[in-house]
Amino acid sequence: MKKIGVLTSGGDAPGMNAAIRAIVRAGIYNNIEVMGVSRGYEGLINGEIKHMDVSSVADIIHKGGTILKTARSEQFKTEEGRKKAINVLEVFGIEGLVIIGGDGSFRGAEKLSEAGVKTIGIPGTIDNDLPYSEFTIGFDTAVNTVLDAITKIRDTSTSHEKATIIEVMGRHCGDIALYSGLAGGAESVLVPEEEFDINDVCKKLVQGKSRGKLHNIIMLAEGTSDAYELQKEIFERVGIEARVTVLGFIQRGGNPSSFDRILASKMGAYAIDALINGKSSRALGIKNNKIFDMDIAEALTMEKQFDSDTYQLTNILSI
Ligand SMILES: Nc1ncnc2c1ncn2[C@@H]1O[C@H](COP(=O)(O)OP(=O)(O)OP(=O)(O)O)[C@@H](O)[C@H]1O
Ligand SMILES: O=P(O)(O)OC[C@H]1O[C@](O)(CO)[C@@H](O)[C@@H]1O
Repeated sequence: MKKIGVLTSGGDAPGMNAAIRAIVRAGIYNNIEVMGVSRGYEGLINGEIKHMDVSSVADIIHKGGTILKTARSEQFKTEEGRKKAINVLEVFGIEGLVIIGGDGSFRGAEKLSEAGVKTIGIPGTIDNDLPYSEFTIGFDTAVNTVLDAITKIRDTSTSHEKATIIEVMGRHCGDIALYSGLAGGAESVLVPEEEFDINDVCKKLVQGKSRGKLHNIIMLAEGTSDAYELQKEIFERVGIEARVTVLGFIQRGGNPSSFDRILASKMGAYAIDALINGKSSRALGIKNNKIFDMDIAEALTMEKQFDSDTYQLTNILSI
């Protein structure tokens, strides 16, 4: 293998830069030329590709976002779009491609490998919604960012004796809400994986108030319920005003945590080894602190096991 490409796709995630750095540096160390593809699959189709040298990835390990930019490409979902992408790879002489992204990006990688391109997928998404891996790059940082927000909101919430609904990301996956909720001592954690009863949420609000609790934090994963609908319903039922804070893109930015930098560095180097060893259509993951690879198609058919023990714990600790 002489020349490979790297791209970031889907939503950006803190740690993506650390992964790009590791791929470029480990590639050069192994005498492989690394080409950076800008704007994910969209940039691939458009031939937005440039050679990357050692210094092109200097001073990025600590930075959020992705120096390669990212995109969601509708064109790439079509046969025609992918043909263009494959043609571009041939023109540039790129033999293998490392794709850093979420499940959608992995589906794209799978399609490319079916067409004969050697692909390796690195899980990069704050959602932690890739079932085959214990963690995805960016999740730890996002949880810490949310925790920081909870801590600040708690101050104001306590001073003003108000309840708060904090909406966090994760379209179909409640992990950010769950783990930041546990770490932040939230009273209620509402996630798409578990049906919730509005009466339980209201009961905690009323009980808390009657025993002099000054705040009440409700963590809401997007995709569970509309935050403003929830606010309205709470007010109608128990007359308590809960302030809504939607954290949005704050969760996707910022300096990656040490965990994400280490995970990204290890996975980047592992991807190079995998390509050198002739592997293709492999998804990288982490289990019991060990990086492993498995078939992308198989990884995509796995179902995410919701951490119901931790969910139960949030309920127990917030009585
Ligand atoms: N079924 C598919 N076939 C081919 N390409 C796909 C497919 N699904 C997604 N892609 C490509 O991957 C890109 C990224 O996918 P998507 O927008 O779902 O983000 P993601 O990788 O799941 O990341 P995140 O979890 O951060 O949203 C899409 O814009 C599209 O170009
Ligand atoms: O606004 P965008 O870029 O489409 O991304 C939003 C989505 O991407 C994610 O942040 C994952 O990266 C989801 O949690 C969220 O719903």
